Amino acid sequence: MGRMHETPGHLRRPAHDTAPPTALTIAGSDSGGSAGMHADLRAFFSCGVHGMTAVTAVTVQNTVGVTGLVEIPPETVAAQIGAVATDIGVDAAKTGVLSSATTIEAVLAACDEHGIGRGRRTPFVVDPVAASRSGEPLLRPDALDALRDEAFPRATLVTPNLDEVRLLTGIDARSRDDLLDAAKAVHDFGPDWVLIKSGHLLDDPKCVDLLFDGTDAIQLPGPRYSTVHTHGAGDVFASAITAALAKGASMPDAVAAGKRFVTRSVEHAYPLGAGVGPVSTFWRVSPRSL
Ligand SMILES: Nc1ncnc2c1ncn2[C@@H]1O[C@H](COP(=O)(O)OP(=O)(O)O)[C@@H](O)[C@H]1O
Ligand SMILES: Cc1ncc(COP(=O)(O)O)c(N)n1
Repeated sequence: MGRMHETPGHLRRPAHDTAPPTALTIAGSDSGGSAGMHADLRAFFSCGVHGMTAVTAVTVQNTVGVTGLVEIPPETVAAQIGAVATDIGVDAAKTGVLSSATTIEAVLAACDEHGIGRGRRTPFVVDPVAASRSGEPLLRPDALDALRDEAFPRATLVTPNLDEVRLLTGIDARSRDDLLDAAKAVHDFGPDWVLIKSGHLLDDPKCVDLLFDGTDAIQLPGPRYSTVHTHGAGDVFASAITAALAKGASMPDAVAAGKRFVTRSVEHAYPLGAGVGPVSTFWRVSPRSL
């Protein structure tokens, strides 16, 4: 096998003969290209890591809504994780749509087998995606319990938005002052770190997210842009954090880098279709550079 990688003496050496860090997203696809694994891969690319996928579900989706979801067999999801972990290696992993308890069990078993998770070699970011921006549920009712009881205790970081906080804890956060109570309640489910996202506090003039490790809380201030085009914001945030973790950043540094990335992504969000457009994952690339 080694011979495949040898460069014959008469050819130029490629510019890169060392690999970039690698990140894996275990998530659903979005046919509209705005959210899910499509957004994750673009954010990984923009943040300079090699992105890989274990597809959990295929959604029929555009900027207006989600009209279909087909689950990938759990053993195929687990096999995708195994295929990339045993050959390529995973420096950090994240989850998106995990639509059933059976899928969650298969994902967690594969992660356990390959050293992905809290206290293991590979950091594991669990984004408990429950619904799309347009409101359609993206998981079965049993998946929420499995996320909370099985996935959260194995997570290095969990990243709920305020709707997900309400579903998971019953806490209805209405202002910045409520975020610490929300973070404490989610931390009790067992992850190392909790990041509460504040995008849904529409009356707040800023977007101040909160990172909590069970003892200390760190505020992550950012501006609030006046845009409806925030499809994929949470996915891009979790992916940018995962990319920074893949490069070896500490959790506070990774989350700060992710916040800077998602803020610029929202700043450059664009209208698309008749509904909610995506945040931009390529604001670092000038449209005139091609
Ligand atoms: N209008 C906005 N302007 C700037 N940042 C935003 C805006 N809306 C959301 N964000 C940021 O995007 C990230 C994702 O937040 P949120 O919308 O709460 O999550 P989700 O996409 O999972 O619903 C957070 O850092 C949040 O502060
Ligand atoms: C496949 C998939 N994964 C995740 C989301 C959540 O993203 P958003 O909350 O921005 O709709 C989505 N809509 N589709």
